[in-house]
Amino acid sequence: MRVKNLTVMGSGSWGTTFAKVLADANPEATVTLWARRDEVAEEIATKHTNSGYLGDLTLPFNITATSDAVAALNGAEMVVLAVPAQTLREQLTQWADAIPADAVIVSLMKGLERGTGLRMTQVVQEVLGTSDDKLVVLSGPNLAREIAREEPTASVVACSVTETADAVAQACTAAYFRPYTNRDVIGAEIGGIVKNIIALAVGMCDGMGMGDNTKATVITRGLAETTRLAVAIGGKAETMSGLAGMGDLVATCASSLSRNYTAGRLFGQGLSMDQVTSKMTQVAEGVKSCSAVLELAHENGVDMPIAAAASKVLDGSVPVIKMPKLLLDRDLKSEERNQ
Ligand SMILES: NC(=O)c1ccc[n+]([C@@H]2O[C@H](COP(=O)([O-])OP(=O)(O)OC[C@H]3O[C@@H](n4cnc5c(N)ncnc54)[C@H](O)[C@@H]3O)[C@@H](O)[C@H]2O)c1
Ligand SMILES: O=P(O)(O)OC[C@H](O)CO
Repeated sequence: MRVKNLTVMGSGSWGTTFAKVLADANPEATVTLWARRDEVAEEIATKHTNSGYLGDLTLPFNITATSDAVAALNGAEMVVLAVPAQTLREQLTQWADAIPADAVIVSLMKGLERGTGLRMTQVVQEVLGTSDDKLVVLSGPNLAREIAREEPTASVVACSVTETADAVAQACTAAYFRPYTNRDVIGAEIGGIVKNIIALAVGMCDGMGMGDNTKATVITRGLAETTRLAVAIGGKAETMSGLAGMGDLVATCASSLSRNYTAGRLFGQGLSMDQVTSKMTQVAEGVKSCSAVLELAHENGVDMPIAAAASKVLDGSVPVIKMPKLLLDRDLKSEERNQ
């Protein structure tokens, strides 16, 4: 995709880092970042840093920034969405008239809307009426700070229309960032949403002092329940073996850079929801998406015991110390056929 104007809505960790990827991939283009706060837009535009999220990292000079959403969206050929999932509908509703009708919309978000159980691309379709050929998900093992440091990373660009996926992949290929294409939008989104909840569960176990056997067990069985849900709602099992499934799950569950894993660790150390929330300055999507994921699973007859156990810790109905018992006191079953 030969693009001149790319816009990223959301100047947090991933929005800013992905703007850098786009700017490095398209040195002739202008990448405009929309920031909610004036001072963040001002800092990015004048000092080429976003110190609140990325320290003293210098951003490429073809990134500009504004807190005026209409100005940010003017003439955009590609609009990248990078705000917390539960805020997307409200934000999009405000931006709808300013988003160019022919723009490709790329979602970086990894959450499920509470109350509706909709994936982020479904929210985009409801609010903007975007057609499938213009709707893309980017998801994978993409811890923002590592990519900001230009450490080699791969990702998945998913769109039901191959040509669009190819074009977006082209537009975000940088020396340190390699996208693979996939037509499975549902699978890519579910992989990103559920791995946050599994990372919360792994963090809880780590926070209680458990070791690597426990971690490997929760990761592996977490992938099994993620796959069950993805397949039940139309995603592909193969996607769960790839970067947007296993890849993201492993990165998130293994990294202290992950906000979800970190939040889980704090719960595991016995902190309450209020105490964890007060310590988190960035979004940990799994905390809010967990109940919505369980509702979606229930509607589709899918068993998700790890997400269910994490949910009970999150809502305070079970003390974290009792979580392992919830997972182990279940009927024995076969590992075959992803049961
Ligand atoms: N950080 C990562 O490594 C990473 C990687 C891949 C995907 N993601 C996903 O990308 C999305 C954005 O994550 P992030 O890391 O940029 O989050 P963040 O918490 O670092 O930043 C969120 C941004 O959204 C803005 N925002 C806009 N409207 C808001 C509102 N109403 N309430 C709160 N904030 C609002 C914030 O000001 C901030 O700039 C999430 O869904 C996340 O799961 C993050
Ligand atoms: O920091 P987290 O937990 O939101 O995870 C970041 C990315 O999604 C990892 O791919």
